[in-house]
Amino acid sequence: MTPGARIAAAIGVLDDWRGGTPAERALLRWSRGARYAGSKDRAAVRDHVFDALRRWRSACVRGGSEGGRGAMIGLLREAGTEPGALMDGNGHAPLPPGPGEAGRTPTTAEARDLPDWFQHVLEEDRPGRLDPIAAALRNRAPLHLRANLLKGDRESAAAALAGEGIETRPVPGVATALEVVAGGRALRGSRAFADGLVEPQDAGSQAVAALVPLAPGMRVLDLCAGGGGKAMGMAARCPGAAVFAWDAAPARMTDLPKRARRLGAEVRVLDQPEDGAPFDAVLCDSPCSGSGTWRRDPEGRWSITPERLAELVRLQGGILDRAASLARRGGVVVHATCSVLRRENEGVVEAFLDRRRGTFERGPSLLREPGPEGDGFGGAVLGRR
Ligand SMILES: C[S@@+](CC[C@H](N)C(=O)[O-])C[C@H]1O[C@@H](n2cnc3c(N)ncnc32)[C@H](O)[C@@H]1O
Repeated sequence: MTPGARIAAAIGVLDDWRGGTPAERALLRWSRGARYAGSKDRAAVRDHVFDALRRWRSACVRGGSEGGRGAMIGLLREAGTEPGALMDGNGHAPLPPGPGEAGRTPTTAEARDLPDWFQHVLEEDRPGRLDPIAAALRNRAPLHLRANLLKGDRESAAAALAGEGIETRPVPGVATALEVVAGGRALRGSRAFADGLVEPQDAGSQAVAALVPLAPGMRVLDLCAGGGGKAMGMAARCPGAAVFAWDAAPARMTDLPKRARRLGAEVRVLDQPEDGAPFDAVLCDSPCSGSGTWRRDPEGRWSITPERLAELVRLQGGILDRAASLARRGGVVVHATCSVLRRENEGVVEAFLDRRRGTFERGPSLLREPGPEGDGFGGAVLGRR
């Protein structure tokens, strides 16, 4: 495909997304009908689509219309490329921008590429941090890996990857995290991956899971396990601990046993979390706005509403209460989200401690903003007295 044809394909996918189809499904739909597209074409169209979703608001303003075409024109303009150079109408390329597509410079609020109401929430929750967080969320996320301690260490994993042309560097402050700096597209086909030396996982996600205190003999529950990334990380960090997983949507854990086998990790999936209680530690990686990870999941910022955010905060409180009943005395409950908002992190913890009136106490906590060293995450350890 020519560069112009890739842009035309991205415009089609973006318009499908705008019509209500999730971006991944819209990409799949296009991809199924595009047998002529090679793997580089597919990757390029995907990159265009996700770049446009990260910058949708400002790109549409720059491109002079709200839609896939406006967004792609705007993205090219922001990158300093004259859109007509690629959108020249030749072959399968879109037509050049017309007189009605002059666009304009976005306002400061538009240029943050977040809904206005969310900008107010972020400013209220993290005074002074709106601009740096919004700026980070406009860019692509780095590709991070977790070195699997069951099969070696970070250095041996990096050396094995380098031998296959995948260059990495350690992520500061997170003992198991590597950032892929070159050759990332070869990862899934690499020997190092097949042998389970590494697992793709953001450094922020690794850091928040590392908050859970582990020791041999402990029983640990990942109560919102999803695909099981954090459960498998805990199993690797402390093979002598028994790690259990549960999720309200069991289908999300379908691939967990297969992934765990590749990594050599032992994680037991429970039918009900109460089946394995009491636990020494319960991790609640609760559903959240995802605001710390909107680089990876850029649709999230456009679909969240104030009502949904309030509902998530209530849900997080309910999950913590359930976790509290599953933890033994002297054990811990860990609240974690991939949100940067105070109301989804410290706010939920404070409300929980108020409800529990002296039966839980604060332990270590962290808050990470999205940046080169990982996605935004919040985590807090709560000790049961
Ligand atoms: C942020 S994701 C978890 C990601 C996962 N821990 C990982 O590291 O890949 C939140 C998960 O919580 C699950 N969930 C939603 N409501 C829940 C509830 N009431 N109790 C337990 N899990 C719930 C969702 O199905 C989702 O898989």
